[in-house]
Amino acid sequence: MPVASDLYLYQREGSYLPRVAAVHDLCGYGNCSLGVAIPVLSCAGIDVCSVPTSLFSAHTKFPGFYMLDTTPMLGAYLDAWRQHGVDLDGVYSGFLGSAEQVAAIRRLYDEYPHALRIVDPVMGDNGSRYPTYTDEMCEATRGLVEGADVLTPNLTEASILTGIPYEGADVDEAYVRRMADALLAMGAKSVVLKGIVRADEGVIRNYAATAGGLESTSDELLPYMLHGTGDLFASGLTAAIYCGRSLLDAVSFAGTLVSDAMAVSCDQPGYELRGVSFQSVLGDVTALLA
Ligand SMILES: Nc1ncnc2c1ncn2[C@@H]1O[C@H](COP(=O)(O)OP(=O)(O)O)[C@@H](O)[C@H]1O
Ligand SMILES: Cc1ncc(COP(=O)(O)O)c(C=O)c1O
Repeated sequence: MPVASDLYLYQREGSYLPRVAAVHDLCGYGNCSLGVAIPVLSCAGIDVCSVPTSLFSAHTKFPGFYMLDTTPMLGAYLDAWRQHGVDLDGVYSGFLGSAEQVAAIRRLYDEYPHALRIVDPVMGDNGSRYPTYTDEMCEATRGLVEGADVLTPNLTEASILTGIPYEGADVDEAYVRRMADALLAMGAKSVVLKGIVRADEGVIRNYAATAGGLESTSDELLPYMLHGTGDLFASGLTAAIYCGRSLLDAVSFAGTLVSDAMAVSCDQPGYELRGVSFQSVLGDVTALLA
């Protein structure tokens, strides 16, 4: 029986630069979302086609952030893409501005049926939802599970999607397997469950699950949590997949990328809010092409 590590999702050919729609917010201050996805994917030789879901003055952990929801312009934006004859090899979605934006993602799936669907179902962390995420948005996000080629929830998001109660980050493999099986049963083709902490071992694990099996990779657990790590992880994973890595290799690459970037973050003033220092690891992403 095949295991998760056998899954190669993308075959890269020659000097071709794959085009991937990045459907995320743009955040002015605090490293996350498009501010991370654009440089990371570009370093992997991906032609990033941005679909901004909202504009933020700073990410939502800052008190008193300003947000502009871009939902009203998305229809005309994608109409113009159609007129330009834009083609896509992938749709990589993350933080959304409204429940209706799920329809824009579905439209991309309909117009580009051959595109890989990478869904980061950004909704919350540490057992709580992000402040802009309503019940309606979580319900709409649930609709993106079916047909996702790769779904990358943290345990909070997996709990919201499945209805299985959140039990913290230090959970055993039976719990991870239950979450992963529930998401596969909902129609995801592969699931990457992030951020499982094993405090007694001093590591943080990421699990890759497919119908064929469940496998994990681990990195040293650093003694702080930062903002934007989920975005850097999913962007690093996407970069590695489009450089022809297997699912498990891509998970391993993304986990190490984040922990290496986090190690640099703690030297920056105000690092607790500024987010993960992805700038320090862009060379590792470029090296995927070697
Ligand atoms: N304290 C940490 N030490 C080492 N790696 C970490 C740490 N926090 C996050 N990571 C890495 O970043 C990944 C994504 O972070 P996580 O916080 O789970 O995402 P999210 O922002 O979506 O909640 C983790 O799965 C892990 O690989
Ligand atoms: C505006 C914004 N974008 C993206 C994110 C996702 O961040 P992370 O990578 O930590 O999941 C957040 C999380 O709070 C956010 O506030």
